[in-house]
Amino acid sequence: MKLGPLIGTADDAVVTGFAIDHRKVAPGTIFGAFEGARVNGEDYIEAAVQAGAIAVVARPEAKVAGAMHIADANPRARFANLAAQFFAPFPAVTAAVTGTNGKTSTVEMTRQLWRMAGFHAASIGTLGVTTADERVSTGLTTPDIVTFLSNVAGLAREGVTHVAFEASSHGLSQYRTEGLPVRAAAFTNLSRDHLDYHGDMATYFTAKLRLFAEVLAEDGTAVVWADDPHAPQVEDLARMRGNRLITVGEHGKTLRLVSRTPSLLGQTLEIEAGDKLHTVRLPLIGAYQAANALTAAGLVIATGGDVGETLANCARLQPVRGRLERAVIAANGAPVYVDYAHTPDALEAAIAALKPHTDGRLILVFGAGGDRDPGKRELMGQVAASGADVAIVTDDNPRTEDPAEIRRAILKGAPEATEIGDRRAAIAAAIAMAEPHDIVLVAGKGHEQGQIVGEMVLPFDDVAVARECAA
Ligand SMILES: CC(=O)N[C@H]1[C@@H](OP(=O)(O)OP(=O)(O)OC[C@H]2O[C@@H](n3ccc(=O)[nH]c3=O)[C@H](O)[C@@H]2O)O[C@H](CO)[C@@H](O)[C@@H]1O[C@H](C)C(=O)N[C@@H](C)C(=O)N[C@H](CCC(=O)O)C(=O)O
Ligand SMILES: Nc1ncnc2c1ncn2[C@@H]1O[C@H](COP(=O)(O)OP(=O)(O)OP(=O)(O)O)[C@@H](O)[C@H]1O
Ligand SMILES: N[C@H](CCC[C@H](N)C(=O)O)C(=O)O
Ligand SMILES: [Mg+2]
Repeated sequence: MKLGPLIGTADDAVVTGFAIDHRKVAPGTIFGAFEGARVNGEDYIEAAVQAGAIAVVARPEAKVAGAMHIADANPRARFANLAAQFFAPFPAVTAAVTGTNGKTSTVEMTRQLWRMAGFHAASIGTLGVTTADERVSTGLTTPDIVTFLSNVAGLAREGVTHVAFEASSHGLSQYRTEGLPVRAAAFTNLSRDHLDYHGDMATYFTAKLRLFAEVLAEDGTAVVWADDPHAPQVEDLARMRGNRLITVGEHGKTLRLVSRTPSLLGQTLEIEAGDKLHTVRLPLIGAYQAANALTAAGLVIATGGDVGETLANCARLQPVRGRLERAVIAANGAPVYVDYAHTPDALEAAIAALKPHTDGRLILVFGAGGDRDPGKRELMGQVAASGADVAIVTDDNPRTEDPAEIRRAILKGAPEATEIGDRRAAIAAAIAMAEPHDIVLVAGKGHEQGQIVGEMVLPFDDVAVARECAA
């Protein structure tokens, strides 16, 4: 591709690629120089040009010598648009999901439902890039813009026609998932998380709303979990912009959840759609999984799926890795569940999901991540204290923080809890104390494969450790 047509000039230099990290620049690259949270990418412009960058997308005030300066007050947005032209074509149908909790589950369920409808579908998010054949990890929920666009284009080349991706608030505020037309966008919920990055709830919500205000195609569909207190604001935005609107949940108008009855291994949902009442036997437990399944169904309907067929297919949804995953049943019969709850709201949802399934005690093992919003720690403690019968506070990716300090902050909200820093010892203790009718919930790490201590990632898998401890 030539540089000229890309930016509307006669320049016939050949563009070979895009990079936002100067270390990835090769001759012919367009370099995006952005001010970051840690460093200023503009400081690497000279090095990028030396490495062969032919153009630099940067703020007008940035200094660029030896390459074309593509100046824009919003260089991340401009870069995303140029890179998208370079990487296109993309799968015909793309859907994005934002919200504090439930993004991974919803994109994964959307992928499954599309597949059941006969499409070649993929999902991108915390679990990596998932297709019917494989799963490849990318490291972040929303990868950087170059990885994202090249992955999505690669999926199109493999024949994928439908892709659902997570749009995290970080990703949205850094324009990491832009440039391609988004046909449908879903909002799951909003509660406290990531205030270390966004500062306050209003800024955090605004970052998420950008998906509906700017990223969703003008003729696209907004899918909203209507039972969240923030739903009306998302709905108003969609109406204002003239987007089609699908609302789901007890307050939903498109898919109205009439009743939800837990069963031993799942739940039965009655859903009113138009003038029809559908009964869905969802093979997953917990109100939150029902919410995610309905939101996923909303996205599938938004992109052309038949209502009756899509709801019927929900009966065949497979569990999502690390989300209320039953890791093992201890020798005495107590089941051990692993869940990715790492916010106060998620912890509450995971506890609520399991409560109807035990007439014994709910024994909870949990912690909170280091280098993340410290304000959520005490709140998570409070949720544990009021929801669990026994709470054990342990470590969850302390990163560069002192793990004892993190536990102390959590214990402020749960003074009765037991403190066992070593995560394996904590899981072992929970399983050892479980009696036949109890349930053990190990929360916070879900599918994760490591414990991040300092800069090191020590191998750790909650499911594997639970199995070892139960053996
Ligand atoms: C706080 C945050 O989100 N940081 C992300 C962000 O960094 P940044 O733009 O602030 O970058 P920076 O490190 O200050 O550098 C600025 C610029 O200089 C460039 N640079 C930097 C160094 C150098 O030697 N050369 C160079 O060119 C960088 O490529 C960058 O463009 O952009 C980088 C590239 O896209 C990301 O790798 C990085 O994620 C860090 C590693 C991270 O941990 N992010 C987490 C918090 C995150 O984003 N999590 C969410 C999950 C949220 C959820 O679902 O709950 C996610 O979407 O994954
Ligand atoms: N709809 C929901 N409402 C409340 N809690 C939820 C919901 N969906 C998931 N959760 C909780 O959040 C945890 C993480 O779920 P999931 O991975 O789907 O969310 P996510 O938004 O992708 O999270 P992340 O921000 O880490 O990417 C689950 O294990 C569960 O405890
Ligand atoms: N996307 C989330 C994941 C948190 C998972 C939890 N195990 C932790 O490390 O805090 C984050 O990066 O904040
Ligand atoms: Mg996720």
